[in-house]
Amino acid sequence: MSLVQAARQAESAEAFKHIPIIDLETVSSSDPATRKSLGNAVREACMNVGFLYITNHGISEKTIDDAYKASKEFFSLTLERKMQLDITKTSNFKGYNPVLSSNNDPENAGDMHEGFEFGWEELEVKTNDEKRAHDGAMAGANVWPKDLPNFRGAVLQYYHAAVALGKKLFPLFALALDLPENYFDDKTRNSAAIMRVLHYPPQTGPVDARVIGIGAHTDFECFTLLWQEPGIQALQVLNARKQWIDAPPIPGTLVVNLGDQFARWTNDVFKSTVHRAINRNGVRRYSIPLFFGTDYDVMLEPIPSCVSAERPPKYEVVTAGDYVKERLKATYGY
Ligand SMILES: O=C(O)CCC(=O)C(=O)O
Ligand SMILES: [Fe+2]
Repeated sequence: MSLVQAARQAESAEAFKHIPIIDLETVSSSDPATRKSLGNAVREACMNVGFLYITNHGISEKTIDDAYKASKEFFSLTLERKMQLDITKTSNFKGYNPVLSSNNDPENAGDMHEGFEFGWEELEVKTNDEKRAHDGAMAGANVWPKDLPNFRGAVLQYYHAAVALGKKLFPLFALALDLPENYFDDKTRNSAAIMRVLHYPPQTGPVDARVIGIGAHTDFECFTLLWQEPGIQALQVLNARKQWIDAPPIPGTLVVNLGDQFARWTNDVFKSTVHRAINRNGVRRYSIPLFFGTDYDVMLEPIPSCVSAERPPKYEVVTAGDYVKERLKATYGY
């Protein structure tokens, strides 16, 4: 079945109720047929749901735990200290955004979370950072808290582990699209990946429906790898019938969800699915998304097999960097 036919079938099918769990144990198998069958499972998830859980993802518990503890420590700093890293003082969307300063859903009045955002950087500290000049629209260095010695190392360690995992996923997405496994290699040379650590204060009592943890939105890049704090339900995914489906944290898994770059590239054969998070658990919640994009200079042109006479191109062609920058501007309002 062609990609376009498969997409049409998925679109007319019953709206999804469950998010599939995919075991990555065989992701690096030397047997092409084994990798292809994993690719097929990914294809189904990408066309039907746009969300999946992965097990055997290879990021160690220690790496996760260190990043989690470091982010908790960061958010426990005074607002004044965190505001020294105010994201709106940087030209490249790096740094801290306080509660209610971002807004992911234009219908809403602000997101009830605070976050800290950074991009690629080597683990070893460089005195003369080259400012990632090749990143065009998104060029520029990260900013770091000065007097929190373990924070940078812990979150960057997680970043590098997640990027290594993301690099293993791209060949699977290529297989899912009947493309050569190395199709994305020359489009993902510079790790255009943005990571955020997030803190959602609990919302109790009467809650303004226009102020929730993170308003309904799609992510901007190809896909997101999301770690959620165990034991706390907050994330929800919208299915085609406009029903919100819970996406609870499942021990040992990460969530993978597709974003707009893949939707644009595949002419919506891959779904960039709307999601939101609401923390009504009475306790704080932490999460760590890493948004994995293509290099910022890559044009988001539809893959030829995702276009046909009855499925003409849906999106204007733009560069990945310009697209992400526009969306970040809208979210952070600067
Ligand atoms: O915290 C979560 O579970 C979701 C975060 C999210 O959707 C985002 O940062 O784009
Ligand atoms: Fe998101």
